[in-house]
Amino acid sequence: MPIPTRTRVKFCGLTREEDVDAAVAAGADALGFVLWPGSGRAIDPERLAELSARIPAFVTRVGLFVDPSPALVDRCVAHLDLLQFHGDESPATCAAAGRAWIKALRMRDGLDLHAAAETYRGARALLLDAYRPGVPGGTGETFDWSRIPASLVKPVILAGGLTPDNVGEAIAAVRPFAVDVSGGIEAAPGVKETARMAAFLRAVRWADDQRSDP
Ligand SMILES: O=C(O)c1ccccc1NCC(=O)[C@H](O)[C@H](O)COP(=O)(O)O
Repeated sequence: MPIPTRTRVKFCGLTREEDVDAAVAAGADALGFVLWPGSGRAIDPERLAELSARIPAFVTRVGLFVDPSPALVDRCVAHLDLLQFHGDESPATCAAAGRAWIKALRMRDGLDLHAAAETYRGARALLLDAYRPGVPGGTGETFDWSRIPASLVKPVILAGGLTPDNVGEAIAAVRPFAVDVSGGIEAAPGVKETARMAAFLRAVRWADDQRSDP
């Protein structure tokens, strides 16, 4: 797919009204809500409805799931534009709700991204994240970005340990479609910092300005 000239930005793990408002005002393209109860950033479907209602058109509302029950997805889907799956979901499970979806892949040894892109060909993008055994996401850890092939057929959302300080280097190295950050813009799990969100977006825009893609 064509390389974008503007890297899209998703802020993930929002739990508070003020952070949603600040993220929208700062210019985030997408906001993520963790619907896996095991997370320190988890919210329930009722809270999702409240936060989602504040988000204007053209900002994508993303729900994060880890091997969810169909009932949980059913309760959330009306408040979401995009579903993000972090567990062992099959492509059929990801597609079952009838919403656009993306698949998160943790970069464990031996993962074949070309094969995964084929398996999850119904995904709108692949989100690539660090691998830590037993933790489905939001680790705050980076991985070796050189493992991402340039020729992958799916758009890449780069995640894992991104911060205002390293996201420019990450964009230069990977040239992803989008970047995704949670811990790198937080004061504590689920509590975002407006200044760090703004700094992250500035760093992305600066990196985009340095690009010399044909
Ligand atoms: O954030 C969580 O607690 C979480 C739990 C279960 C699945 C996914 C989760 N988060 C995903 C993300 O926030 C991001 O997509 C990604 O993992 C980046 O997180 P971070 O390294 O903290 O920037």
